[in-house]
Amino acid sequence: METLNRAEETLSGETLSAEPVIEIQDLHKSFGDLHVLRGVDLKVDKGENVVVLGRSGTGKSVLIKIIAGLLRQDRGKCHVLGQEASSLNDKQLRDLRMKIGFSFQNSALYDSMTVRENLEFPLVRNIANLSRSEVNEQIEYVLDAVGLLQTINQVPSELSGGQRKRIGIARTLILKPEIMLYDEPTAGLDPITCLEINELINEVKEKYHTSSIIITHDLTCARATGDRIAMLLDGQFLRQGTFEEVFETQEPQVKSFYDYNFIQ
Ligand SMILES: Nc1ncnc2c1ncn2[C@@H]1O[C@H](COP(=O)(O)OP(=O)(O)OP(=O)(O)O)[C@@H](O)[C@H]1O
Repeated sequence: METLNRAEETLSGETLSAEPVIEIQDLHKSFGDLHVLRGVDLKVDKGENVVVLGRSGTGKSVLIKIIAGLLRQDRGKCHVLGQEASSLNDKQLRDLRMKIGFSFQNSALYDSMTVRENLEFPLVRNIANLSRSEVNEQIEYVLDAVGLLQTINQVPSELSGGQRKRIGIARTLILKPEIMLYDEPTAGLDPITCLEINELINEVKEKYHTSSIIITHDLTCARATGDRIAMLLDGQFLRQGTFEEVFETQEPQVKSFYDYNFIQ
């Protein structure tokens, strides 16, 4: 693997050690004979957006499910906010999951509930003793943050795909996660809406001070949102670095991924 990380330096030349929120080393995961992850190494620093690229079926979703504690690795280290998810008990795992926002590909909204109810549900389920005015205030704050306060009384079927995606992100943000995991945030959206979602991902990082992993095939999204890009190939990260660093190569698999996926 070729890693192209830079050390961060202050003006006086002193090197700052970045604080990792996710540290993965030699991670393996198989399903029967299918060896999906074959020694994955990845570090995400506080406040960093890391984009994970890779062809369909390479194990990107499996990786973020392990990070979110939804799947357990066979071997290797996966430290999230300093804790090894696979060794936590149920209560500890629930507490850790509260700090991780998972934005699913299909937005995961309840069709029969209004936007307000969709946002209220995780809030009252996870945080005890909130007053009605605190609930309203938090719903309105997060809807304003994703630019959709006007949809508060609508149901998901009345929203566009891009709006549903934003509400899905709001539903995750309402619990103020430290880490955001985005699974294909721009899949199925038109190019203009994709640009808006890219902007939102960057705004979320600024407003909520989150650290994120963004899984995508969309190279425009990768370039717009990724402080660092990690390219998953054959169960390992082949290259990591800025967008330009990762794609400045004649390596045939990386070149063909770029040629087939880059649109703008
Ligand atoms: N729970 C599971 N049981 C068995 N096989 C699984 C399970 N979850 C994932 N897989 C397999 O692991 C491989 C990687 O799946 P994964 O969903 O991580 O791919 P991906 O890189 O996210 O692909 P895509 O970009 O198409 O979403 C696939 O072959 C998939 O069928």
